[in-house]
Amino acid sequence: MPAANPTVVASSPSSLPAKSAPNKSGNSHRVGSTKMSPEALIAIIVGDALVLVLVSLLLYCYFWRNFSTKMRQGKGGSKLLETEKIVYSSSAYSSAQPGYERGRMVFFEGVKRFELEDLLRASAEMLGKGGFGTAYKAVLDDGNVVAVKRLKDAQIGGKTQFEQHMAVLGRLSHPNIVSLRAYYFAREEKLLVYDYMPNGSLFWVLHGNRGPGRTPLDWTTRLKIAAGAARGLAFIHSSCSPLKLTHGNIKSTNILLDKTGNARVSDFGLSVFVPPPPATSSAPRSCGYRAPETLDGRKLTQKSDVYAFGVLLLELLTGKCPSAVDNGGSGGGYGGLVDLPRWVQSVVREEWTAEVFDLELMRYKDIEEEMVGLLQIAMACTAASPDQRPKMSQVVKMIDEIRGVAGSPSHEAGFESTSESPSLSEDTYGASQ
Ligand SMILES: Nc1ncnc2c1ncn2[C@@H]1O[C@H](COP(=O)(O)OP(=O)(O)OP(=O)(O)O)[C@@H](O)[C@H]1O
Repeated sequence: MPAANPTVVASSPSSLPAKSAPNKSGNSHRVGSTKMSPEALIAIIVGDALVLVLVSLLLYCYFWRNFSTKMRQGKGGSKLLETEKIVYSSSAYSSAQPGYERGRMVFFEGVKRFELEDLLRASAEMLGKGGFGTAYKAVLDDGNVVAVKRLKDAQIGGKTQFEQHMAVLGRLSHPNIVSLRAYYFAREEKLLVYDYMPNGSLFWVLHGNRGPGRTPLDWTTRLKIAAGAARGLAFIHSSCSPLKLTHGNIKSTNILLDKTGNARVSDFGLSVFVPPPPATSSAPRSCGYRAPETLDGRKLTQKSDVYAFGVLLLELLTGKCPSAVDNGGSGGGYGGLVDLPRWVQSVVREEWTAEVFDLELMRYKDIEEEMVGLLQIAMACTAASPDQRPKMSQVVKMIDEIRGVAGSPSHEAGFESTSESPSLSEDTYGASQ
């Protein structure tokens, strides 16, 4: 029997002859006269089987690694982002290392206390990055869920100034605001701890997943959100009298929905640390809410908050995102982005008011009067001159009047909590309905 040809053993099945023909002595041979012994054939089969097993193993390992990473990131289950936890923890820890000033946790009234280390040990999932820093959802070992905002290189004065400002913000408590529950201050790290809002932001419920199959935000819910947000902002404006506290960053990502779908104003009082950037085309999505008198970098006031709130009402009415409206080349925007109030004014001037409203609202009956009423409030809030704008306390009353004639439950879809997570404190007061 001829010895196996090594080149044949090393070859793949595709290099085998399509057909073998018996030679004179009855042995098989390859077309082109290369001989193939049974041993060689067995060696090829075993070799190829080994390669197949190896490739399968590699593929298995690759897909398992991907799957388990997704599980950790919460995409395939409820586990939290481990990588974020490491980034978040290690950086926060660094501030507590020798050579750094050891910071301290400060808690406000009625809050279950925990140590910084508890917070650092918590599983963290990034919620998003904003102008002031990065927000995380953190689940503490005892099951409490909090939102942690890690302030980025904020222009925070000294420790005393920061602590005084936090003391003002931490005192504020109302069913329509997201309360600051605690903070951590160290030279290299500033963390703010808030109640976690499980139902996301108005931005998400209004603009997320637009398109066929999406459940639209019904009219009664929009009106309820407008009323709740107005109450929250009016409370912020009146809470520190005679000091005129401003929010400074009213926009739909800062109107959060609690577990009952109640609107809560978040992120108030932080603009003192990070002044708004100039209104250029590259400005962030908050630019569409900025009052004209603040565009040159002038100071934010309660009246500029009212303007931003008016834009928010227009957003609820039109379903359009103020910083991403297609202006059809008509100009009148911030560096190419349309100015929603001016677009609405021009449409109303042409007596095409019905064109303003979100098409998704057309399915609800008998709401025209209420929509026009809210539109009038929005236009008053976005008046060019700050003096012409109403106060937030007046806005609350006007929205309540509209809601007095509203109230057909058939408009309301209801709002279910998406999380049963316990929060740091239990609000005992009744929220705005
Ligand atoms: N307490 C909270 N509970 C639940 N989600 C939150 C909470 N705070 C913030 N978020 C969400 O985290 C994301 C990032 O928020 P963040 O406030 O850092 O940025 P932003 O609102 O986009 O911009 P800005 O910093 O200008 O306010 C947003 O989607 C926001 O809705």
